[in-house]
Amino acid sequence: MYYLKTEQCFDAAHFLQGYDGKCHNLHGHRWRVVVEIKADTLQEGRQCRGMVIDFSELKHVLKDICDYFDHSFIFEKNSLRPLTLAALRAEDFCLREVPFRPTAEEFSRYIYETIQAKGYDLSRVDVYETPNNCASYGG
Ligand SMILES: Nc1nc2c(c(=O)[nH]1)N=C([C@H](O)[C@H](O)COP(=O)(O)OP(=O)(O)OP(=O)(O)O)CN2
Ligand SMILES: [Zn+2]
Repeated sequence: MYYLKTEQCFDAAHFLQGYDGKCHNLHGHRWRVVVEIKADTLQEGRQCRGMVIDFSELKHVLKDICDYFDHSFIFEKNSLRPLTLAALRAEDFCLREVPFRPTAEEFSRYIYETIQAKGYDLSRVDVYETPNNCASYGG
């Protein structure tokens, strides 16, 4: 089996609703995302001969996802009061609503499923919230 890895980072703010501790507060991270795909054969042909896929292609798939969240405020659906949300929107901040609690675990599954839906055979996605804390999702 062959394995290919690529990584990207994004900076964003979030908070964990209902969390009893400092992560209840609005705070930021530099999220580091490592994606690994697998294949049991390599491509034939000309451009991609001897490759699982071109690193450049995989890089762009992940970069598109990370760019969407970069320099945004990521919040869980229904976790902000309507007035708060309206005020943030009025400031024209980059807001990204997600249908899950924005933990490293949920992001690893979300990114896995988003890339899988594009037809890639993933083995795992690692999401680092800090250099020391990482959550992974695997098939
Ligand atoms: N299993 C998980 N636990 C926690 C998550 C998570 O996504 N999955 N997230 C958080 C908070 O987002 C928090 O920001 C994480 O950082 P923190 O606990 O502050 O970790 P540090 O290593 O930076 O701790 P320091 O004490 O500040 O050094 C909480 N838990
Ligand atoms: Zn956090």
